[in-house]
Amino acid sequence: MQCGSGDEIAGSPHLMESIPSSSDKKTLKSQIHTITMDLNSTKASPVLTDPSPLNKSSLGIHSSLFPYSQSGPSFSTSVLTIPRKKPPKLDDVLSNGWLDAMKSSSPPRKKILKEVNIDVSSDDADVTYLSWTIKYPSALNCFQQIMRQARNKQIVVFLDYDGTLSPIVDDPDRAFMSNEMRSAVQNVAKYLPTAIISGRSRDKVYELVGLTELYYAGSHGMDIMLPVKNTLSTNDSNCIKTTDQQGKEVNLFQPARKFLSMIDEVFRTLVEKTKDVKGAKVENHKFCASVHYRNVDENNWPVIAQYVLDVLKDYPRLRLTPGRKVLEVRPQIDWDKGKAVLFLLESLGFRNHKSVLPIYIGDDRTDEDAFKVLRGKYKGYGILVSTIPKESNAFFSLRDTSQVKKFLESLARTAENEEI
Ligand SMILES: O=P(O)(O)OC[C@H]1O[C@H](O[C@H]2O[C@H](CO)[C@@H](O)[C@H](O)[C@H]2O)[C@H](O)[C@@H](O)[C@@H]1O
Repeated sequence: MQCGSGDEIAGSPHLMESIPSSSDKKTLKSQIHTITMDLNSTKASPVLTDPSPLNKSSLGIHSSLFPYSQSGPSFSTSVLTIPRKKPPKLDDVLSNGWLDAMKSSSPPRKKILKEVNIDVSSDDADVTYLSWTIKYPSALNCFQQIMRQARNKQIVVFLDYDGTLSPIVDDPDRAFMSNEMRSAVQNVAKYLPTAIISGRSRDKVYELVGLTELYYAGSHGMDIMLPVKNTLSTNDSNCIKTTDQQGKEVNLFQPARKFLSMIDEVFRTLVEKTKDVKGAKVENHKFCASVHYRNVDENNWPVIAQYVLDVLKDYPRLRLTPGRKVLEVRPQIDWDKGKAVLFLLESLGFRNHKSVLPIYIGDDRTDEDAFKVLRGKYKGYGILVSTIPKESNAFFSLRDTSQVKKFLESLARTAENEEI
């Protein structure tokens, strides 16, 4: 399958026509037609959309959803097996749709297709995926077109970590990237400014990536390290001078600085609250805290959600956002990965949007903020990493981390040969 042969890029009306080779086209069209018919009959879509309580535009829950309604359906507590503690009231979780959001986060592909009544044979799944790539074409298939758009422009690369550079695994402490992936990132960074923007703490993601030549933003962009000469405004109270791991003077931009002790307190409360829930894990990411439920029995997910919501009631200046089998508690500030991308571009001197092509690769809901920003004045490209069809603000797609590696390798090769 090709992206197209002209200079038009994805999203243009020409794309639909240019994707499949002519022999594939008929078959694909008829397969898509069949799927559409199937879906019409089941009134469902194979494309994952964010269920309530997520607001699709902000991808976060707003404080306006609190205080919680007490009117949700009742929930049988007989399935709950939390020892010693009185089970929490589950109304908040159910009435605000948090349970649905938790269930839909990172579901296995087979489960999704089954839920929408699609026969889960791998052929059908492939066709569903293929039809989705009409809207979100493969960044590998479209590589030449992307490079054409980059002509006479500076490419700036942004990379998410979990699910993008390292595959999703059960234990967040064991989400290591392969040496091959590390080399691919390192080679890209030799030629193109490259930044990692992660939900993890900056220190943690630096420890996992281990490359000094990159820029790092941790805590969903709320902790950005920059060389002193680059920083936008050093008299901003959110900006402090420090030294990096090599003893070099750097600036830290931390727009949620005043939440530091609050997050630490919430982290400790969450650890205490969830300590009896088997499989629950809480991480402190400095400016946000993550409550993982990937390894928690599904019957106990409502309990986890309710514990988190209960803790949040005492902290109206914090909000909750869902990630991949994780609930993230973060400050209610107007800052996200999208804002961090703009801040980095401007701080690093790439203010002239006409001469820069930012590319952002990510897999998570929090990356959607960055994808959306790139669609703005920079006209950059968001690339969603996903094995399953889902709605996104991204322009392109890659199926998994191995495709991310291939894309980065091609990018480094092209930059090395000065073809961009
Ligand atoms: O922005 P990212 O770099 O993608 O970080 C997002 C979250 O990633 C980690 O959790 C996710 O990956 C884990 C390891 O594969 C997996 O076990 C977990 O279920 C996923 O949610 C990290 O632990 C979180 O704190 C980050 O917020």
